[in-house]
Amino acid sequence: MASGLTASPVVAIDGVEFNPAPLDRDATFYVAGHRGLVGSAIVRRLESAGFTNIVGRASSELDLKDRDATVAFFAETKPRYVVLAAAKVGGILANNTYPVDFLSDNIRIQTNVIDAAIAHDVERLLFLGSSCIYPKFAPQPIPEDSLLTGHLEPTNDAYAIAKIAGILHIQAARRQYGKAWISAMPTNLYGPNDNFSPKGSHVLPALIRRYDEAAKSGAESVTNWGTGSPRREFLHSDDMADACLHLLENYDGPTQVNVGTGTDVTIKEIAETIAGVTGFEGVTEWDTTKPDGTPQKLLDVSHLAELGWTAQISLEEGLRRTHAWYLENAAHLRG
Ligand SMILES: NC(=O)C1=CN([C@@H]2O[C@H](COP(=O)(O)OP(=O)(O)OC[C@H]3O[C@@H](n4cnc5c(N)ncnc54)[C@H](OP(=O)(O)O)[C@@H]3O)[C@@H](O)[C@H]2O)C=CC1
Ligand SMILES: C[C@H]1O[C@H](OP(=O)(O)OP(=O)(O)OC[C@H]2O[C@@H](n3cnc4c(=O)[nH]c(N)nc43)[C@H](O)[C@@H]2O)[C@@H](O)[C@@H](O)C1=O
Repeated sequence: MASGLTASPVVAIDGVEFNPAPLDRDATFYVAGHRGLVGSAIVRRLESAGFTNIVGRASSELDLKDRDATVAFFAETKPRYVVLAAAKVGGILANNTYPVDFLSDNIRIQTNVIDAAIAHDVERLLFLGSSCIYPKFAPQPIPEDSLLTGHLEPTNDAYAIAKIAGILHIQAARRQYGKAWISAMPTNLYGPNDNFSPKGSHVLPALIRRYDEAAKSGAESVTNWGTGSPRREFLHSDDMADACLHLLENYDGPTQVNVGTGTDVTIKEIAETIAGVTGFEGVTEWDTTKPDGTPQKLLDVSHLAELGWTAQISLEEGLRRTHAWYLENAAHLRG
C-alpha cells in the first residue's frame, strides 16, 4: 500500500486498506485557492484544528496556469500537505458559454500543481473535483463507480473532462510514485466568499442576491432560469472543509470520494425557501430559454459515512448564515 500513514486501525473502502493518522499541525500546508468559497472555508477549518503554518497565494501573486512559477513556488515553500481548491469555477451559464476556459484553465492549474507536488515530494494532497464528472443520467443517488459509464451533461462537459483528468492524474501519481494522494467529489456548494455575480454564479448565491435585491426594491416579480424542476443537493462550505480534513486524516485510496448531504431539493423549492429568507413576497417566473442542466445530481455518500463523516449544517441554517454573510458583504462582492 502506497501510504506514509502509520497508525491503526486499518479501515477498508472498495477493497483498499489504509491506516488513518492525524496530520502534523506544524507542517507547511498549502491551500491553493485560499480566498475562494472552498479554500477560505478550509483555511478556517485548519486554523480551528490548530494548524500553524497555512500558506496561500492569490492568483494575482501566483498564477497557477504558469508552470514555471508554480514549480518555483513549491521549491520555495516546500509544502508537506496540499489541498487543490484553485480552479476556474462557475454556474451553468458560465460553463456553457466559456467551455474553452473551463477546460484549458483547469487542466493547466491542476497539471501544474500536481506535477510540482510530485517534484517536491508533497506527502498528502487532496484534489477537488465536482459531481458533474458523473454521467447526465447516472443512477440516483450517484455511486462513485458511475464514473465513465455514460455521456456527460453538455452544458458542463468541458469542465467535467478537466476534472476527470484530475482524478486520473491523482490515481496515476499513486500508481507511478506511490503517493498517498486522494480526490473528493463535492456536490453543489455554497457559503461565505462565494461568487454572487448574476451571470457567472451558481444558483444558490444568484438567488440570494436576486431575491434580496427584489425584496429591497419592492419588485413584484423575479425571473429565474430554466423550468425549476431540476433537483440539486447543496452542501455548506464549512461542512465541505470539515469533510476535506476528515478525508485527509481518515482515507487513503484511489477511488474519488463523494461529499454531500444525501438529500436534494428542486430548484423551485430552493427558490421558495430563499424568497422566504430574504422576505420577498412577489411572484417567481421561470425563463425556460435558459438551460436546466442535469435533471438530478444527488450523490451517494455511503462511502463517506462509512469513513465516519456526515454533514452537520442543515440547508435552512446554511441559507440563513449565507444570507447574513451576503448582507454584511454586499458592498464588496467579487465578480
Ligand atoms: N462551488 C461549487 O459549487 C463547487 C466547487 N467545486 C470545486 O471546489 C473547488 C473550489 O471551488 P470554489 O471555492 O467554489 O471556487 P471559487 O471560484 O470560489 O475559488 C476558486 C479559487 O481559485 C483561485 N484561482 C483560480 N484561478 C487561479 C489561477 N490561475 N491561479 C491561482 N489561483 C487561481 C482563485 O483565486 P483568487 O481569488 O486569488 O483569484 C479562487 O480563490 C474547485 O475545484 C471546484 O471545481 C466542486 C463542486 C461544487
Ligand atoms: C456545481 C456545478 O454547477 C454547474 O452545474 P449546475 O448544478 O447546473 O449549477 P447551477 O447552480 O448553475 O444551476 C443549477 C440549476 O439552477 C437553475 N437556475 C435557476 N436560476 C438560476 C440562476 O440565476 N443562476 C444559476 N447559475 N442557475 C439558476 C439552473 O438552470 C439549473 O437548473 C456547473 O458549473 C457544473 O460544472 C458544476 O460542477
